[in-house]
Amino acid sequence: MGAMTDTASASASASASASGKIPVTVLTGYLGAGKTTLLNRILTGDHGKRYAVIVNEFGEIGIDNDLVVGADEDVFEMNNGCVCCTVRGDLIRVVNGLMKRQRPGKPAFDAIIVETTGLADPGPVAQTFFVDDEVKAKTQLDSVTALVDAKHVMARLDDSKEAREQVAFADRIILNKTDLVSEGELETVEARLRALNPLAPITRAQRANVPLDQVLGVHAFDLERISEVRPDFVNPPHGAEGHVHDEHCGHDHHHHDHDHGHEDHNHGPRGHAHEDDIKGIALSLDRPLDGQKFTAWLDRLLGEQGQNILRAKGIIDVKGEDRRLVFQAVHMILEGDLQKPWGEKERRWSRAVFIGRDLDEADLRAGFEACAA
Ligand SMILES: Nc1nc2c(ncn2[C@@H]2O[C@H](COP(=O)(O)OP(=O)(O)OP(=O)(O)O)[C@@H](O)[C@H]2O)c(=O)[nH]1
Repeated sequence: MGAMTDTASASASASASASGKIPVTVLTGYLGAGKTTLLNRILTGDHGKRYAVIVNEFGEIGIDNDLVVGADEDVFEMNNGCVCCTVRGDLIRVVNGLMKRQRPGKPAFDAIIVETTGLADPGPVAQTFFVDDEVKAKTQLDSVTALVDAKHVMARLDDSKEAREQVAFADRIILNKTDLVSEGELETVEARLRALNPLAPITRAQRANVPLDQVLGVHAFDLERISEVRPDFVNPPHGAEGHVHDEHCGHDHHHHDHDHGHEDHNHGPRGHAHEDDIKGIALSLDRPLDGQKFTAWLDRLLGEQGQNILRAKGIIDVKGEDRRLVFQAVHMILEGDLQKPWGEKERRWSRAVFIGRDLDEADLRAGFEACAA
């Protein structure tokens, strides 16, 4: 699942509680909803707090990690993550490792933020903070906050169980990307969100510009309420540590077997799929790409297949350009810009991930590679 970086950060209200336990905020939300945008906002805030951040990876090629501000140092990766099963064990290890770090006289961090993968049910991640004794003794789940993409969420609530679970499970909902829809649409979305989760306050946002004290240090995680939604929350039926098989997990494993076939339950770079028709395709190339060819290819691809492409992102080595080209897409909405220069000793390579339905991997790979300069 993730990468950890101990970047300094965040809001004044969010520090170790009176109990001495470190507060943990879990960020959830469907692919492309704005989780990383919020995380970067937190990490660049002016508050003098020190945050440990645990983020997802899409797969072995590690894009997300590079998109988090300040993630250059002290990065600790776990890429094998299917949140519904293996990750809980990994998360316990990471959190325990974090808790062993010290600043003089106090823990190394004021709080921990976990960004879950966009295809995840946040339940098992939240569970981690209640089932492992060591973790339970030292941390306190502060809130599960769901980011929602105002433009795309209605379709996702129709077709994705994970999207519904993320909303239903949240203590707070950030209705993001309000710039992309009308007031009327916003009201329709809010009514739908409230029907799924009547208790969580909904905050509208653009570029995740919520006041940080609405996200951090809010003491919002309500175990009693969550236990009503999911009675097995603190007492998983198959109890084995780090590997909870609840009714959801069993269901998902079935799909994984379908998707991965012979991968021996190893969720590799391609197959991190929780819904049987969704798959992630990771592409990479160690030669520079022609910037114009690449942009034209991406535009055409999103134009033709944007309906099926839930999410795409990548870091591209463009020939003749010292800076890396970073692109992001959610369906047909594409953003790209040239970001920091490649380091002198850094491996220069192009990486991209496409997550969607009915994607033709061979075709994508051929199109990508044809952009080589
Ligand atoms: N128009 C618009 N775009 C936004 C807003 N917030 C984020 N974005 C863009 O939406 C895309 C996805 O944002 P991220 O923050 O990477 O989303 P994410 O939830 O971390 O995505 P995954 O990690 O892939 O699940 C990026 O291109 C953002 O720049 C917003 O309020 N309005």
